[in-house]
Amino acid sequence: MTPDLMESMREVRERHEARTQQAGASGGDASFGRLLQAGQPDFTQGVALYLDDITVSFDGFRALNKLSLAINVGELRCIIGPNGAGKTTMMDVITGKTRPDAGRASFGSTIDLLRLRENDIAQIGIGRKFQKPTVYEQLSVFENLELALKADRRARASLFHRLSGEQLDRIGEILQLIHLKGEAQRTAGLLSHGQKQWLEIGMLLMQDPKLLLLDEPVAGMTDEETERTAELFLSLEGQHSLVVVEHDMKFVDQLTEGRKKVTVLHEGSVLAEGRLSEVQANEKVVEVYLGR
Ligand SMILES: Nc1ncnc2c1ncn2[C@@H]1O[C@H](COP(=O)(O)OP(=O)(O)OP(=O)(O)O)[C@@H](O)[C@H]1O
Repeated sequence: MTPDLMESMREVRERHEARTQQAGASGGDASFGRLLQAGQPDFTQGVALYLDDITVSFDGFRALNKLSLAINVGELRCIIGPNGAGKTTMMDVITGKTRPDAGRASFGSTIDLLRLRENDIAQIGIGRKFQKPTVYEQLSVFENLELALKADRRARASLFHRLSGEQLDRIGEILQLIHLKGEAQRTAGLLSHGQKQWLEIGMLLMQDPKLLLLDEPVAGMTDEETERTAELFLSLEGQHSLVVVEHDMKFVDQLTEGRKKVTVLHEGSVLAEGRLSEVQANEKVVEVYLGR
């Protein structure tokens, strides 16, 4: 290591330690309630998303019941659970669609998600993919990606301008990633179901989200499409945090590669966490899935 590099690493470490001490001195939990810099999530503590004791009630029924969950930076986490377990409600809370009755939610260690509106949450780097693909059917694959790029606040200035070389390169990269390079000029409405799902994921990626929430992304896909989607998600892991809600256990198995943590939700709380093989062998999990 060169002396210059050692010096800059020392500076980064000192700044991080100073920040941590400051947080401690303010007397509260370092992770919550302080917007250090609006719109600037802090990921230096390694946490991308933190839910703490989140409760959501609908007419007295608890869809989420003191749900606590942490997702690390770059982590790919699969969330499974029987129908009605609260998976969609959890995504709704993270994206600001539903306000919880109680609990705390942070993006990185500093951004209090419960203070932000849905639009702001999308802009700070949380992308959500709903189960049904929602692409602009009349537009080409390329135009869909171009539109997604221009919907990004940071690119607003160029809304009425031609794409820069950098932006064209970015679209090219995403096309490659989502296996649609050969379909760039094709009308999106003519794509297969799986290809539409990839396009929508590509549109989210154009905005370079730090956290991606994916609701049953392979529902309705062929086996081959499912396998390619697993490859795509595995290639995104590390650069993005991914939360994948899924019922397809074969897909979950592909994504977790026998070692990653899976979370099982039931009645609005975490019932179990561990490797897929472990949770599948867990008696409580078997019981809720079989409805005994
Ligand atoms: N707006 C609402 N009003 C009343 N009850 C609701 C509402 N939204 C969700 N619920 C209830 O909350 C519970 C959790 O629902 P949620 O959709 O979050 O579960 P889920 O795990 O996503 O289920 P699935 O796997 O079937 O999509 C369910 O019992 C559901 O009926």
